Amino acid sequence: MKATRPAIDPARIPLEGFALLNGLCQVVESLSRTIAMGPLTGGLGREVGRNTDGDDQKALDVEADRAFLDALAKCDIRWYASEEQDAVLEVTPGGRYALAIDPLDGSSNIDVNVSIGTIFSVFEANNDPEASFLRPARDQLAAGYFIYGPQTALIVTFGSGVQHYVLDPIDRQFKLANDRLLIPETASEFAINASNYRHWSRPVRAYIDDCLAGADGPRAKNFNMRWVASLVAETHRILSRGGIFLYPADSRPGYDKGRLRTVYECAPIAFLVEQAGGKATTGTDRLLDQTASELHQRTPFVFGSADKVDRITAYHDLPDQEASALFGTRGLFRG
Ligand SMILES: O=P(O)(O)OC[C@H]1O[C@](O)(COP(=O)(O)O)[C@@H](O)[C@@H]1O
Ligand SMILES: [Mg+2]
Ligand SMILES: [Mg+2]
Repeated sequence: MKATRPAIDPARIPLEGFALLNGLCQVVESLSRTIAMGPLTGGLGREVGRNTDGDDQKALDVEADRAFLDALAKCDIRWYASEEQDAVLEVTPGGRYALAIDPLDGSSNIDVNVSIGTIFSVFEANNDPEASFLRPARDQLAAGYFIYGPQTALIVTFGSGVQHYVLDPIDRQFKLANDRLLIPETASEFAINASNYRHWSRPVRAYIDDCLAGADGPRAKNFNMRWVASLVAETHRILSRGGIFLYPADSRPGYDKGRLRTVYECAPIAFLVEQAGGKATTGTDRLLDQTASELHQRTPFVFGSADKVDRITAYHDLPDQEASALFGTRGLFRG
């Protein structure tokens, strides 16, 4: 398949990041065609194994990982850390960058023709493979995601705002759609996997209870709920029209730090969200101040419009008893 050179405007991106981003875009241009073929490819969503974290690996998870790894050899990347690899791989000795990647996010949606994505994060490489990634998330040089949906798009930050590019389906070039994406401050949508309600902590339950109580509750307004089960799709919606996303820790075995991974899922999304004027936390602490202690570490994750994220932190600050009290007693949170 012909790989075109995506037209990212270099004037808007520090040149040092250019080759790497173009490498990613070229893989995505081809991958998006494969994804668009769906069942015609013979089963992108079939299970082919398990990754180091115990998650099922789908054929497309493995194919995407292989495609990025192969293509990035020319992109000045020294270290490659992927959800689909047990350990950090060396790509180009002496390369300048360390790339962390979730090659295919939202794997459960491959077979149902719902948006999926690729998430990436770039650090300066140092001599130690793991230490290149196990550092404060605020040290990222760049981060972004590609979304494969009705449009294939790239959302990226180099630390001075967030840019939105769309892959033109006619000439297969990425074109700038918005050079300064900002999260709307007011919104009435929350996103959480509500089937886990009984496993959540009291502050999380209290927050969602108050949303569900709508106009009759302490928030005195009605909310809507969304859950796509693709982090990229939830992020794209929140960057477009605001709201809040939560994947908290819960009491299920293996979920004491939630489900999402710090290095290649939450850190890059947190960088984008802050650069778009929103906030991202663990529920209590700023995500970009976190340092993962191992490559596949998980973290509770909350992000979205700034005031909503602050509100969640405030619920966590409440004494336990108060957080579990009936919403009607918490006049503090009115409005
Ligand atoms: O099925 P759950 O527990 O709601 O989890 C959904 C979450 O899992 C993920 O699919 C995890 O990512 P992967 O598909 O890359 O493993 C997120 O995109 C999504 O937010
Ligand atoms: Mg993922
Ligand atoms: Mg994945």
